[in-house]
Amino acid sequence: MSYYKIAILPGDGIGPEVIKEAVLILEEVAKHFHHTFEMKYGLIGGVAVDKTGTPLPTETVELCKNSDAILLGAVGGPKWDQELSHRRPEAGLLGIRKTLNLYANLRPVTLFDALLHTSPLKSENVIGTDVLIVRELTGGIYFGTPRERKNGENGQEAIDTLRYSEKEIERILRQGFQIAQGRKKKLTSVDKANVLESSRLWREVADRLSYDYPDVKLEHMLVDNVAMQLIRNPRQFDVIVTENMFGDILSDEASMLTGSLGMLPSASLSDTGPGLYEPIHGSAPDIAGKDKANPLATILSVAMLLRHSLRLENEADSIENAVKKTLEAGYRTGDIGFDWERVLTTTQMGTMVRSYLKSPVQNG
Ligand SMILES: NC(=O)c1ccc[n+]([C@@H]2O[C@H](COP(=O)([O-])OP(=O)(O)OC[C@H]3O[C@@H](n4cnc5c(N)ncnc54)[C@H](O)[C@@H]3O)[C@@H](O)[C@H]2O)c1
Ligand SMILES: CC(C)[C@H](C(=O)O)[C@@H](O)C(=O)O
Ligand SMILES: [Mg+2]
Repeated sequence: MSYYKIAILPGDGIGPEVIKEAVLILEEVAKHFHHTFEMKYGLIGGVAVDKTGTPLPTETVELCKNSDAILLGAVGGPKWDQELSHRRPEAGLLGIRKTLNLYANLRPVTLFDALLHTSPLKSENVIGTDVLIVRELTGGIYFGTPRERKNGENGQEAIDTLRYSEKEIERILRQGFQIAQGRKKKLTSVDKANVLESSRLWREVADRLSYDYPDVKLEHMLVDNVAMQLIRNPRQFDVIVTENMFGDILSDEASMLTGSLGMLPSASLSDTGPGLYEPIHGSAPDIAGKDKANPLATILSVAMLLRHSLRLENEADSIENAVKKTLEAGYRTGDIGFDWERVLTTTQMGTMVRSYLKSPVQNG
């Protein structure tokens, strides 16, 4: 029996809906495997702006720092579109990533066999898709300064800055190499080195580091080509490592290989301190409040949390297995079930996954 502290940050839109199902899964795991998960809730995003005036209250940061892991839903929505940039919900998410130094964002793109025909691509092209996108999460154009508006000769000018230090590049690339060592030993480093100076530095560092990982085959690929290759032949990839914005865009694209954006979990990790786990999708304002969202990305994020932060491998496996069984039994939410006669609500999908969760005794 073990005791763990988990911070729960539901956020906005469908965030609270998918988090509710994920928390019920955690409670089920606690029961079956005899753990205690102390779950404390915190505010982040638009809901935090409304209640405290800031998207990342100090109490939330303290809660996260004092937890073993963090589970987050999603932030943002049209209600806050007119907010000043430091009061935008997204600033809360970027703030917690930066504050906790969560520079390594793992986004596994794994197609469940049961969803083979849900992917918009031809089955023979996507079958067996298993790619891990390693996205740099605390640098690049998201955080570079100067970042400002000013008056120029042709009206207002807006400036964003894409800046990377060698140290930032090296630490994320090392993550990529090490993760590849535990998989099929192929690392695709994605950049735009034909245009960007930051990408040229990125490529130099990757080449230098590759001598430390002789068992890993390193290849460089330009980001526009990767966007195309992911659709043409995703199985050529094992681990993809890339900078912040390329990783954001490529992971939404890659999610469709698995059938839906609602299927992709993520882990955001630092070298020390708690990891943060969240679906890669957003607050989905178009379906919020309708009990329609697919909770599987968040439920699979719980599995990542158990595996990476709490080192509970069997418990993580049991969740992934329950999701697999649920899909094999033909249960679908609307995003992965457009041809299905009966589509489940968010709540029903969560209930179904819980029913397939087995205790270690039952597994044995
Ligand atoms: N990590 C995050 O919190 C995060 C991520 C992305 C976007 N956002 C924010 O979310 C808001 C909406 O952004 P957007 O509409 O561009 O992206 P989105 O990811 O919220 O939604 C894109 C589309 O995918 C669908 N979708 C997303 N998740 C789904 C799920 N679990 N099940 C079924 N369908 C799902 C939505 O209905 C929508 O049609 C914005 O404020 C954005 O900044 C937050
Ligand atoms: C909401 C936004 C800031 C965020 C990002 O761009 O990192 C989201 O798109 C994501 O992928 O987690
Ligand atoms: Mg994104």
